[in-house]
Amino acid sequence: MKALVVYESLFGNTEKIAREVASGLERSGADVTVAPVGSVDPVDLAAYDVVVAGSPTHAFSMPRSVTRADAVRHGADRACEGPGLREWIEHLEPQVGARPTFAVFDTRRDARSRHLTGSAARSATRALRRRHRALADVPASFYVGGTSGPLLPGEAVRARAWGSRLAGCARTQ
Ligand SMILES: Cc1cc2nc3c(=O)[nH]c(=O)nc-3n(C[C@H](O)[C@H](O)[C@H](O)COP(=O)(O)O)c2cc1C
Repeated sequence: MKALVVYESLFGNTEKIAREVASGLERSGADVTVAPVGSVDPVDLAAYDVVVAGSPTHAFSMPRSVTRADAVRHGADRACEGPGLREWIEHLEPQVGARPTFAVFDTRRDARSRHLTGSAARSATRALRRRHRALADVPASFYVGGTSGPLLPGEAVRARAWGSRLAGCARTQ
Protein backbone atom coordinates (compact mmCIF):
# COMPACT_ATOMS: atom_id res chain seq x y z
CA MET A 1 0.00 0.00 0.00
CA LYS A 2 1.33 3.44 -0.92
CA ALA A 3 0.65 6.29 1.50
CA LEU A 4 1.33 10.03 1.35
CA VAL A 5 1.44 12.12 4.53
CA VAL A 6 1.30 15.89 3.89
CA TYR A 7 1.42 18.54 6.55
CA GLU A 8 1.33 22.27 7.17
CA SER A 9 3.23 23.33 10.29
CA LEU A 10 4.19 26.78 11.54
CA PHE A 11 6.04 25.83 14.74
CA GLY A 12 6.93 22.21 13.93
CA ASN A 13 4.41 20.35 16.12
CA THR A 14 2.15 19.22 13.25
CA GLU A 15 5.24 18.09 11.34
CA LYS A 16 6.29 15.93 14.32
CA ILE A 17 2.83 14.36 14.42
CA ALA A 18 2.93 13.78 10.64
CA ARG A 19 6.23 11.91 11.02
CA GLU A 20 4.81 9.75 13.83
CA VAL A 21 1.70 8.94 11.75
CA ALA A 22 4.04 8.00 8.89
CA SER A 23 6.03 5.73 11.16
CA GLY A 24 2.80 4.02 12.30
CA LEU A 25 1.77 3.48 8.68
CA GLU A 26 5.22 2.08 7.90
CA ARG A 27 5.04 -0.26 10.87
CA SER A 28 1.88 -1.66 9.30
CA GLY A 29 3.69 -2.30 6.03
CA ALA A 30 2.86 0.83 4.01
CA ASP A 31 5.32 2.49 1.66
CA VAL A 32 5.16 6.09 2.94
CA THR A 33 6.18 9.50 1.61
CA VAL A 34 6.08 12.45 4.05
CA ALA A 35 6.19 16.01 2.70
CA PRO A 36 5.17 19.59 3.42
CA VAL A 37 1.82 20.18 1.74
CA GLY A 38 3.22 22.97 -0.45
CA SER A 39 5.68 20.60 -2.12
CA VAL A 40 3.08 18.10 -3.40
CA ASP A 41 0.98 18.75 -6.51
CA PRO A 42 -2.64 18.11 -5.39
CA VAL A 43 -3.61 17.14 -8.93
CA ASP A 44 -1.18 14.23 -9.00
CA LEU A 45 -2.29 11.76 -6.28
CA ALA A 46 -3.18 8.74 -8.42
CA ALA A 47 -0.15 6.77 -7.20
CA TYR A 48 -1.42 6.69 -3.59
CA ASP A 49 -3.91 4.40 -1.85
CA VAL A 50 -4.16 6.68 1.16
CA VAL A 51 -3.41 10.38 1.67
CA VAL A 52 -3.12 11.67 5.25
CA ALA A 53 -3.23 15.46 5.62
CA GLY A 54 -2.68 17.58 8.72
CA SER A 55 -2.47 21.21 9.81
CA PRO A 56 -2.53 23.25 12.98
CA THR A 57 -5.87 24.67 14.10
CA HIS A 58 -5.92 28.46 13.63
CA ALA A 59 -8.94 30.52 14.65
CA PHE A 60 -11.12 27.35 14.94
CA SER A 61 -10.26 26.16 11.41
CA MET A 62 -7.44 25.54 8.92
CA PRO A 63 -4.82 28.33 8.76
CA ARG A 64 -5.39 31.31 6.45
CA SER A 65 -2.79 33.83 5.30
CA VAL A 66 -3.81 36.25 8.07
CA THR A 67 -3.45 33.63 10.86
CA ARG A 68 -0.14 32.41 9.40
CA ALA A 69 1.14 35.98 9.54
CA ASP A 70 0.01 36.09 13.18
CA ALA A 71 1.98 32.89 13.87
CA VAL A 72 5.09 34.47 12.31
CA ARG A 73 4.60 37.45 14.64
CA HIS A 74 4.63 34.91 17.49
CA GLY A 75 7.97 33.50 16.29
CA ALA A 76 7.07 30.91 13.61
CA ASP A 77 9.43 30.46 10.66
CA ARG A 78 8.45 32.81 7.79
CA ALA A 79 9.35 30.02 5.32
CA CYS A 80 6.30 28.07 6.60
CA GLU A 81 3.87 30.89 5.89
CA GLY A 82 2.02 28.99 3.19
CA PRO A 83 0.06 28.38 1.04
CA GLY A 84 -1.02 25.47 3.19
CA LEU A 85 -3.62 22.74 3.62
CA ARG A 86 -6.67 24.97 2.97
CA GLU A 87 -5.33 26.06 -0.44
CA TRP A 88 -4.11 22.55 -1.25
CA ILE A 89 -7.58 21.06 -0.72
CA GLU A 90 -9.09 23.86 -2.83
CA HIS A 91 -6.87 22.71 -5.71
CA LEU A 92 -7.88 19.04 -5.52
CA GLU A 93 -9.87 17.89 -8.49
CA PRO A 94 -13.43 16.77 -7.67
CA GLN A 95 -13.12 13.03 -7.07
CA VAL A 96 -13.66 10.37 -9.69
CA GLY A 97 -13.54 6.90 -8.08
CA ALA A 98 -12.67 5.99 -4.47
CA ARG A 99 -8.87 6.20 -4.63
CA PRO A 100 -7.03 7.61 -2.79
CA THR A 101 -8.79 7.43 0.57
CA PHE A 102 -8.13 10.46 2.77
CA ALA A 103 -7.57 10.85 6.50
CA VAL A 104 -7.11 14.18 8.27
CA PHE A 105 -5.66 15.36 11.55
CA ASP A 106 -4.85 18.60 13.29
CA THR A 107 -2.93 19.91 16.23
CA ARG A 108 -4.61 22.24 18.66
CA ARG A 109 -4.49 23.51 22.17
CA ASP A 110 -5.24 21.23 25.05
CA ALA A 111 -8.83 19.97 24.95
CA ARG A 112 -9.10 20.61 28.67
CA SER A 113 -8.46 24.33 28.12
CA ARG A 114 -11.25 26.62 29.24
CA HIS A 115 -11.47 28.08 25.73
CA LEU A 116 -13.40 26.61 22.84
CA THR A 117 -10.63 25.36 20.54
CA GLY A 118 -12.23 24.45 17.19
CA SER A 119 -10.63 21.87 14.88
CA ALA A 120 -8.81 22.28 11.56
CA ALA A 121 -9.36 18.58 10.88
CA ARG A 122 -13.14 18.98 11.10
CA SER A 123 -12.93 21.89 8.63
CA ALA A 124 -10.69 19.85 6.33
CA THR A 125 -13.20 16.96 6.48
CA ARG A 126 -16.00 19.27 5.33
CA ALA A 127 -13.81 20.66 2.53
CA LEU A 128 -12.89 17.14 1.36
CA ARG A 129 -16.53 16.01 1.40
CA ARG A 130 -17.40 18.98 -0.82
CA ARG A 131 -14.86 17.56 -3.27
CA HIS A 132 -16.41 14.09 -2.97
CA ARG A 133 -13.34 12.56 -1.36
CA ALA A 134 -13.59 9.28 0.55
CA LEU A 135 -12.47 9.44 4.21
CA ALA A 136 -10.91 6.42 5.94
CA ASP A 137 -11.56 7.52 9.51
CA VAL A 138 -12.98 10.30 11.69
CA PRO A 139 -10.73 13.38 11.94
CA ALA A 140 -8.06 13.10 14.64
CA SER A 141 -6.71 15.83 16.92
CA PHE A 142 -3.40 15.91 18.76
CA TYR A 143 -2.76 18.38 21.54
CA VAL A 144 -0.12 21.01 22.27
CA GLY A 145 0.43 22.92 25.49
CA GLY A 146 0.48 26.40 23.92
CA THR A 147 0.75 28.31 20.65
CA SER A 148 4.29 27.13 19.84
CA GLY A 149 3.94 23.73 21.57
CA PRO A 150 5.19 21.47 22.90
CA LEU A 151 3.14 18.39 22.11
CA LEU A 152 1.53 17.09 25.27
CA PRO A 153 3.00 13.88 26.73
CA GLY A 154 1.74 10.77 24.97
CA GLU A 155 0.60 12.52 21.78
CA ALA A 156 3.49 11.23 19.65
CA VAL A 157 2.71 7.65 20.68
CA ARG A 158 -1.00 8.20 20.05
CA ALA A 159 -0.19 9.54 16.55
CA ARG A 160 1.89 6.46 15.72
CA ALA A 161 -0.95 4.21 16.86
CA TRP A 162 -3.44 6.19 14.75
CA GLY A 163 -1.14 5.76 11.73
CA SER A 164 -1.03 1.99 12.24
CA ARG A 165 -4.82 1.84 12.57
CA LEU A 166 -5.26 3.91 9.40
CA ALA A 167 -3.32 1.37 7.38
CA GLY A 168 -5.94 -1.22 8.39
CA CYS A 169 -8.91 1.11 7.66
CA ALA A 170 -7.54 2.03 4.23
CA ARG A 171 -7.02 -1.63 3.31
CA THR A 172 -10.64 -2.52 4.04
CA GLN A 173 -12.08 0.37 1.96
C1 LIG B 1 -3.00 32.59 14.82
C2 LIG B 1 -3.25 31.36 15.64
C3 LIG B 1 -4.56 30.97 15.93
C4 LIG B 1 -4.80 29.83 16.71
N1 LIG B 1 -6.08 29.45 16.94
C5 LIG B 1 -6.32 28.31 17.64
C6 LIG B 1 -7.66 27.85 17.84
O1 LIG B 1 -8.63 28.45 17.37
N2 LIG B 1 -7.83 26.71 18.53
C7 LIG B 1 -6.78 26.00 19.04
O2 LIG B 1 -7.02 24.98 19.65
N3 LIG B 1 -5.50 26.39 18.86
C8 LIG B 1 -5.25 27.52 18.17
N4 LIG B 1 -3.96 27.93 17.96
C9 LIG B 1 -2.86 27.09 18.48
C10 LIG B 1 -2.35 26.20 17.36
O3 LIG B 1 -3.24 25.17 17.11
C11 LIG B 1 -0.93 25.73 17.63
O4 LIG B 1 -0.10 26.85 17.39
C12 LIG B 1 -0.55 24.59 16.70
O5 LIG B 1 -1.17 23.40 17.09
C13 LIG B 1 0.93 24.37 16.64
O6 LIG B 1 1.17 23.58 15.52
P1 LIG B 1 2.43 23.85 14.58
O7 LIG B 1 3.62 23.78 15.47
O8 LIG B 1 2.44 22.74 13.60
O9 LIG B 1 2.27 25.18 13.95
C14 LIG B 1 -3.70 29.07 17.21
C15 LIG B 1 -2.39 29.46 16.90
C16 LIG B 1 -2.15 30.58 16.12
C17 LIG B 1 -0.74 30.97 15.79
